[in-house]
Amino acid sequence: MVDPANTVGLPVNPTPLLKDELDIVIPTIRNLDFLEMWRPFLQPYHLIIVQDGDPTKKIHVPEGYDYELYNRNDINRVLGPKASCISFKDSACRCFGYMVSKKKYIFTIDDDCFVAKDPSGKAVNALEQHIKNLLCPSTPLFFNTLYDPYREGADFVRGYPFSLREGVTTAVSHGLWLNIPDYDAPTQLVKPKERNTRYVDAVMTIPKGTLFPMCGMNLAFDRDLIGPAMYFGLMGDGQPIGRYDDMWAGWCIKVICDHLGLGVKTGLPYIYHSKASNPFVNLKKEYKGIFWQEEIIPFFQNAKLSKEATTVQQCYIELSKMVKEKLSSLDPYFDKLADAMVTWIEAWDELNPTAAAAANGKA
Ligand SMILES: O=c1ccn([C@@H]2O[C@H](COP(=O)(O)OP(=O)(O)O[C@H]3O[C@@H](CO)[C@H](O)[C@H]3O)[C@@H](O)[C@H]2O)c(=O)[nH]1
Ligand SMILES: [Mn+2]
Repeated sequence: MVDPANTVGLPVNPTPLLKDELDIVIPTIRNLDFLEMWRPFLQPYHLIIVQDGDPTKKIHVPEGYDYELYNRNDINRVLGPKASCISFKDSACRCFGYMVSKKKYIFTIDDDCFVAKDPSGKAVNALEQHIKNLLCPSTPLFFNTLYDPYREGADFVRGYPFSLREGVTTAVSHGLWLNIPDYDAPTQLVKPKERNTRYVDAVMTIPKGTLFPMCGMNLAFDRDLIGPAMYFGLMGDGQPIGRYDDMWAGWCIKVICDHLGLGVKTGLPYIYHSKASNPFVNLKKEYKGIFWQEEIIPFFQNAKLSKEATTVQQCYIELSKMVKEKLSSLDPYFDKLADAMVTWIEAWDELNPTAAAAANGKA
């Protein structure tokens, strides 16, 4: 036992930021040895591992990590018939981890994402940067040309309205990737050797009214503010589409964040994405999305939520009705997806009754 009187001046390990307020969600079909490299940054945090595919497969988790693991049998047990809204054989299954978490913040990362190095060669603590992004305001209403004004050594530039400098609360922090960029299959096929070596030292708020292609492999968000909208849709097994899980969620959350006055940031932190998935397999999964999105994007660009929609759940249910009404003509899949969006909210509220009651009370 160390005598407190004798610890003056000794470096005391600071408690990791948000240690007890953040869960790390990892979708996986493989052993999680990648966590060895992340140990200095992630070990203090609780993991929620969503095991996809064969539930009888044993997933190895490195010693020393505190985690809970859910396979498909667990998902079916926890959700019963509502498990139909959780995808199988697609990284979209990760959203089950968001639902069962009891923490305020979520960081989700793929198991082929490793610690990146910044241009000085320093290891990037991606989680620390996401937390910084989430804990400081966003500026969706007016673009700051010097990027993140709240960052050390930066500020609002001349001409930036003082009435807007308080910014808005940040709901989402979207990180990027060195090495294998998150390209769609056609781009992967055309540029199989392309690697991202460009480390851009910037964090930007995505302006209000602008959609963006949200990638789920290095993503953090405030679960209390936007969690119910982070549904990764119906993808993978039995579905006509895959690899649009995060894109669907990104379009939904951005419309809702804009409506509720919340911010979405992109840029730092980088992770090192080590493995390119097979472009031919990816093309089979995503080809319908490539032409559907030409209709889906205008749908989200024109989606208008009512002023009565003041909670994420209400916004999301309104959005599901619009999907059913305006996208089902594109393909019957969207009729099924709209129903799954409702099931997701019902399941979310069942597993998070206190938050649901508070949201309904607010409504
Ligand atoms: O059926 C599956 C396949 C994979 N996973 C887990 O999901 C992530 C991502 O898998 P992977 O790295 O193999 O695939 P990518 O193409 O790089 O994924 C990125 O593209 C998007 C596809 O939706 C997505 O935003 C990114 O994740 C790994 O952790 C796999 O273990 C799975 O759970 N089920
Ligand atoms: Mn990957």
